[in-house]
Amino acid sequence: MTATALRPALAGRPPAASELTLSQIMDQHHTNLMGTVHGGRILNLIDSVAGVVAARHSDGPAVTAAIDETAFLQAVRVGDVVHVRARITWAGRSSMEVAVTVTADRWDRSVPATTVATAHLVMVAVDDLGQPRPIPPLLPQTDDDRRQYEQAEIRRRHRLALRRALTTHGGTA
Ligand SMILES: CCCCCCCCCCCCCCCC(=O)SCCNC(=O)CCNC(=O)[C@H](O)C(C)(C)COP(=O)(O)OP(=O)(O)OC[C@H]1O[C@@H](n2cnc3c(N)ncnc32)[C@H](O)[C@@H]1OP(=O)(O)O
Repeated sequence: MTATALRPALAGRPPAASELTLSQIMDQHHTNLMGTVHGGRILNLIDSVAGVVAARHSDGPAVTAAIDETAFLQAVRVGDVVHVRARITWAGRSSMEVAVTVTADRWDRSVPATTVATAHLVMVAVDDLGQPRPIPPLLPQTDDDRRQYEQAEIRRRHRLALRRALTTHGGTA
């Protein structure tokens, strides 16, 4: 009998069990040369919150394998409060897709939040040696969960096909 066969199956979890929204006020330390908030700062928040959500789902550390489909939709300004919401949309053997939506409103006024960025990340749960480790399955609960799961499967097929194609053609620069 193999080690895998001996390992008990991990109990599935719904996306809602690990989802998280982190809010932060943007200040002058976050700006680029044009005076708006640096895209790298927003990406850093996206990556961190996705990492926390992946760790919650998988009960341990997870590393970023890919960040794709990132869109910066509107500039973020000093004094904006950004809300970074992350949710698992798909889980495989060791990898998870995390969808992140960033909205912003003002620190001193009650205005509706607008969406300023969106991203999808692939996070891989790793063991003490940095090797991929098994994770619980994702159990979509709502129609929206199921729709997101199906869309995530399409993105995964595309990612893996692109990776295979680029490897076949000698890899990327
Ligand atoms: C002020 C407030 C601030 C908040 C403050 C919070 C602080 C608290 C934050 C804590 C959260 C930090 C979160 C940051 C996390 C990093 O920044 S990590 C640093 C950057 N990332 C890295 O260094 C990763 C480097 N890469 C690697 O180590 C390896 O390539 C990996 C990712 C472990 C994969 O290893 P591998 O041997 O290639 O594994 P392989 O068996 O081929 O693939 C494993 C799985 O990954 C999938 N996969 C691998 N690569 C890809 C890819 N490119 N695309 C799609 N799928 C892939 C495979 O399909 C497979 O999926 P499953 O079928 O198992 O589900």
